[in-house]
Amino acid sequence: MAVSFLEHGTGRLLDIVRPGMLCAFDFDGTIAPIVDDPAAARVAPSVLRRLAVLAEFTPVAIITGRSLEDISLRLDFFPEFVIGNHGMEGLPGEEWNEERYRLSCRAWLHDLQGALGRAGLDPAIWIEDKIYSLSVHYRLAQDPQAMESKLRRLLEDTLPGVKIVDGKFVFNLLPADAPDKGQALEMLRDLVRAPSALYVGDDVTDESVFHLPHDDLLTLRIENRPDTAAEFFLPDLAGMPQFLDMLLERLSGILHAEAASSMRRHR
Ligand SMILES: O=P(O)(O)OC[C@H]1O[C@H](O[C@H]2O[C@H](CO)[C@@H](O)[C@H](O)[C@H]2O)[C@H](O)[C@@H](O)[C@@H]1O
Repeated sequence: MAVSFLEHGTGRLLDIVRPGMLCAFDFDGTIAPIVDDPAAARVAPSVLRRLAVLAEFTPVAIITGRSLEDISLRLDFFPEFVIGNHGMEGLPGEEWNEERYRLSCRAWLHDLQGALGRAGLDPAIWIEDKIYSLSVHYRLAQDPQAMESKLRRLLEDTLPGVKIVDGKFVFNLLPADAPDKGQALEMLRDLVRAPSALYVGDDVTDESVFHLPHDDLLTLRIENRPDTAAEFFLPDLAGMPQFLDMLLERLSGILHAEAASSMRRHR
């Protein structure tokens, strides 16, 4: 169970911040508010400004369930890494797997379109084709709660062996052996040799990061959930600017102190 970041997490933030740390963020529900139409999602300007500054100080990664093509239209700043499809797309050195994921996903899309057509469930259910994975959205169904179990059964029957990860009124369909966000975060950390890291997310696919050892990784979930493995929670996205300000203040303080001491040494 996570504890409130604002009540109990600030000391931990001060400990974890080190020059060169990796700061990683999920997209929907974390830096962009949830909206009915995924095409309308945008980073809140107050968060965008702070992320842009952060990316000048230290490696920043966005690790999202969206495709790279989609997310690249939505980030108006320059993070060092943008990883799509829950960890499948954009990981340096992992590109050789992408064609295999793409081919499986084409077959799922065909089978699923057929099964959904035959089942005649709510017409508001739609498939987001992300080339390497699919998301089946039911947010706008007449009774989303009732639809959840029916749709889950249909997906399990139609696509046995496919990994189904729940999300916010969405089922994410992924190859069973694809890297998850946790593996993506660890690979990026190794790549930049980050002495520490933090990750902010809001959903079930982010739990693979929250389950990583917490020694030098701070994890924060937007919205408290009793079943989360994150260390801390923020009640909602409105707390992000304050969180980023604390992070920026600490990081810039350490970097300035280091620069000052290096100047003294070289005098
Ligand atoms: O890992 P994320 O970046 O959080 O992506 C997870 C899914 O996010 C999107 O769907 C969710 O956000 C939509 C826009 O706010 C909302 O309408 C939908 O109900 C949510 O499930 C995205 O469309 C999916 O592809 C991502 O897998």
